[in-house]
Amino acid sequence: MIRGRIEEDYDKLVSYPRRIRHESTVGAGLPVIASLNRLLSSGDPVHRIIGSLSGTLGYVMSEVEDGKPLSEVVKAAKNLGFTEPDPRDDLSGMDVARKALILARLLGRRINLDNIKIESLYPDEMGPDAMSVEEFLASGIVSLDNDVQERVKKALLNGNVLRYVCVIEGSRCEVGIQELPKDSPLGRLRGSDNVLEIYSRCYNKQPLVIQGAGAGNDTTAAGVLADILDIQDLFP
Ligand SMILES: NC(=O)C1=CN([C@@H]2O[C@H](COP(=O)(O)OP(=O)(O)OC[C@H]3O[C@@H](n4cnc5c(N)ncnc54)[C@H](OP(=O)(O)O)[C@@H]3O)[C@@H](O)[C@H]2O)C=CC1
Ligand SMILES: N[C@@H](CC=O)C(=O)O
Repeated sequence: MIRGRIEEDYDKLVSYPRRIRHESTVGAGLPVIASLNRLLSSGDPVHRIIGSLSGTLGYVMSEVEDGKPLSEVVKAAKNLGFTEPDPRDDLSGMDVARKALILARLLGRRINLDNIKIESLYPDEMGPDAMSVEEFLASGIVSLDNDVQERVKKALLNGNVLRYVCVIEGSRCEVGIQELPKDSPLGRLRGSDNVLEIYSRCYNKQPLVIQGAGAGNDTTAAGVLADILDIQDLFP
């Protein structure tokens, strides 16, 4: 019953895409939601989205590829303002899953987080119920360094790299690590950039690609400010 009401309220909210703005909830300041809304409102059905939606995990995956330990790289990502206040929200895949959920719902999928397959980069024993953020960063995460390096080396031997991606297609919505060719848009990703490939009727063989900084205080704040200015223009 409550779920029914929530769904009704949600439908009402998103039926005013020009007035309801939440651009920075996916891809920080990148025009991800605006672009999707433009495609959808012009009647161009979107059938597949694949992308790297985490500035933190994009940065982490490209840095560990250069041989740096996961534990050091995650601390650096936190200092650079890319991670959530608890970086385990990023490493658990939960931050990406939330973004995937936002996009899937914009495409009309009536799903919840429970319907998303999520790969976590740390075990349950290192979760927020078991240790504080400080403990995790000081001692927990170090024990993951070797495993991650092994996975990176294995992928490199195949000429591939590891990227943490989200895939939304048909009833499928999942987030996790994939081994991808080094020489592909996702494989070439460096730093905190996000890359999103959107496939629709108009963008069928060649996807619409959106790429740029997907985390960081400046770009996120710019996304919020641009939403405010756009809305202000609606009420002259
Ligand atoms: N950083 C990024 O790149 C992006 C962030 N976001 C989202 O923006 C939000 C903020 O992220 P970010 O700025 O990085 O996080 P920070 O940890 O840097 O900032 C969070 C701020 O919120 C304050 N805060 C936390 N809880 C409360 C509360 N209950 N009442 C009032 N203030 C509170 C904190 O205050 P105090 O320091 O006193 O605890 C802190 O100033 C998050 O939801 C994040 O997902 C979205 C896109 C990109
Ligand atoms: N922690 C997030 C910040 C933006 O949503 C990320 O790393 O992308």
